[in-house]
Amino acid sequence: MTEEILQSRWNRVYPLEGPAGTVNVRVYDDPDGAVFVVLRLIENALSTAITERGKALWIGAGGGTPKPVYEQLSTLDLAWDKVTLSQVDERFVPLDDASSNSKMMAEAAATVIEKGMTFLSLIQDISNLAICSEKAETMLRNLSEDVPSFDLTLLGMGGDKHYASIFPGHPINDEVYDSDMLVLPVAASETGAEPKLPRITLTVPALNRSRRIVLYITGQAKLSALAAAIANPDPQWAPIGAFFSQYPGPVDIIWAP
Ligand SMILES: O=C1O[C@H](COP(=O)(O)O)[C@@H](O)[C@H](O)[C@H]1O
Repeated sequence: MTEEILQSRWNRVYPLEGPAGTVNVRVYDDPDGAVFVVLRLIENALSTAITERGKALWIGAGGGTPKPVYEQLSTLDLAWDKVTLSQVDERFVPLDDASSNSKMMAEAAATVIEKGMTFLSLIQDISNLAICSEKAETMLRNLSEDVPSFDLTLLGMGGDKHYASIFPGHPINDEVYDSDMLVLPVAASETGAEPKLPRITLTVPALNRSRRIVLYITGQAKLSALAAAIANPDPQWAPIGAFFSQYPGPVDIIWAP
């Protein structure tokens, strides 16, 4: 089924080689074709979860790239009242701040939220970063009797090879791969580099609890950055490469110019 979806628009496979093996990137003609395929993958993962478990839980990236995906969720025929969407990461800013991923996601997905989808921001407290992270941890753990698993994670990547809020050269890399937590606070960089704002991020063990991951990126610069990251998956230099070299599940990487 997934292979049929991936073939549903003209595409070719662009293999990226690294020490952990080959990672295939699905190349689409334009962002419209790529978004179409990302939406089909979301539909497939969420409808399978609803059929098998009666509900679907997914988490999504912020930033600009996935916005058209969230905006077009309303084209999918899903039991939205059985779907919960939360976040891969967030800037520690109020929910109405222009840089808030929650604001972008809630506004872009407003139609399916009206149809019953629950959207859970990681911003559960704006007084203190550590308290916010702890409350987000509790919120996610309360979604399940056991530790929650995510039916789908829609991941993004920055041109600097960061994913979620796991940035190159940041001290978070020392703890985020081997943490008992689902969520960790991320301090703003002290050097003027990204992240300029404090953030919260899901940890690698949390992201590894994704049944399926879709990475959607656009632009030649990000494709080159991803190729370099897969070839040299040093966590401090190329966080996304380090993540993929240890993630045990299926990943669909979708790229358009
Ligand atoms: O800061 C962030 O950036 C990445 C990439 O964003 P984009 O605008 O280049 O698509 C995103 O995946 C992450 O969730 C966000 O917090």
